[in-house]
Formats: sequence, structure tokens, C-alpha cells
Amino acid sequence: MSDKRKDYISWDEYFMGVAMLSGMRSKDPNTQVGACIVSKDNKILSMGYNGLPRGCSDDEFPWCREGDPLDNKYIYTAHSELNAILNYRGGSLENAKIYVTLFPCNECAKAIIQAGITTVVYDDDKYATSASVIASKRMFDAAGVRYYRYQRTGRKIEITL
Ligand SMILES: Nc1nc(=O)n([C@H]2C[C@H](O)[C@@H](COP(=O)(O)O)O2)cc1CO
Ligand SMILES: [Zn+2]
Repeated sequence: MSDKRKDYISWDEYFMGVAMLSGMRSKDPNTQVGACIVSKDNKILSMGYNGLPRGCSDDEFPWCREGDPLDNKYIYTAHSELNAILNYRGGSLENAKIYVTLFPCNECAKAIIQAGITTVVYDDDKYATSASVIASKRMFDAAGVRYYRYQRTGRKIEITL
């Protein structure tokens, strides 16, 4: 007769939860994205969120979405997936999985493929009709990268900090 706890979180809840928590560090006022890279044997290898490169002040660079390219965020922000890949200093990411709260853009898709990551688990896909995301799916399909949507369980987790 086992006394094992029954309501522990699943692997998918754990890794997507870590990705979501990581996204909460983002200073982007419109979209916060988090990513968590996991080995084939379920070890967390790296995390990331969308933000400015090191040395570029969150207070000095723009966070707006419009206007001159040099005066809006798009040209400067590093995406969560790229940050998670670059944050990993332990060697190879071959055959790893990435949990990400928003479907990867085409630039991150290229980085994911070239890093050897073979599975993408995503939550939101709000830019599904953009050329960028359509291109990502095309490249993932060609490269044999599996991607599937995280199945939300509706579990609410409260943490007191
Ligand atoms: N997969 C992604 N990972 C990311 O980290 N991002 C970042 C870039 C921006 O900082 C923000 C998107 O801003 P907005 O266009 O929704 O206001 O999310 C965006 C995508 C979308 O492809
Ligand atoms: Zn990206």
C-alpha cells in the first residue's frame, strides 16, 4: 500500500510552469515570453525570457511597438528562446526539448534547429497567421523538429514569495 502524494505536478506542468515563471521577468509591457530547455531525461538545462542584451538598459531602450525601427523594441529585444539557448554553457543541446509560452518566430526557429533541439512544446500561438510563424512551422517540418501545443490542465498554483 503506497502513501505516495497524488497531486504532484506533471512533467509538462513543471516545465511549462518554469517557462511561465521565467516570462514573468520580462520588462516588455505587451508580451512576456518565457522558455525552458529540458534534456531528453527531463533535466532542466536552461531558461530565458525576452529582454534586452546585457549592458543595454531596460530604462533607456524603447519598449514601444511602433515608430521608427530604431525607436521601437523589435530591433533590440532578444527573444526568450534565443536567450535560453545562449544562456546554456554546458555543451550540446542535441535532442533537447524547449518549452516556450509563445510559438517561436522564424529567427528563433533557425536557432532551435541549429542547436539540435528536436521538440518544441508551446502554449500560446497568437501570431499563427504571421509569415514569421508560418515560416517557423515550415522549417520545423523540413528539419524534423516535432512541435505540439501544451495541453493546459487548468491547475492553479499559488506561491507565496
Ligand atoms: N516566440 C517569441 N518569443 C519572444 O520572446 N518574443 C518577444 C519579442 C517581443 O519582446 C515580444 C513580442 O512583442 P509584441 O509584438 O507581441 O508586442 O515577445 C516574441 C515571440 C513571437 O514569435
Ligand atoms: Zn524569436
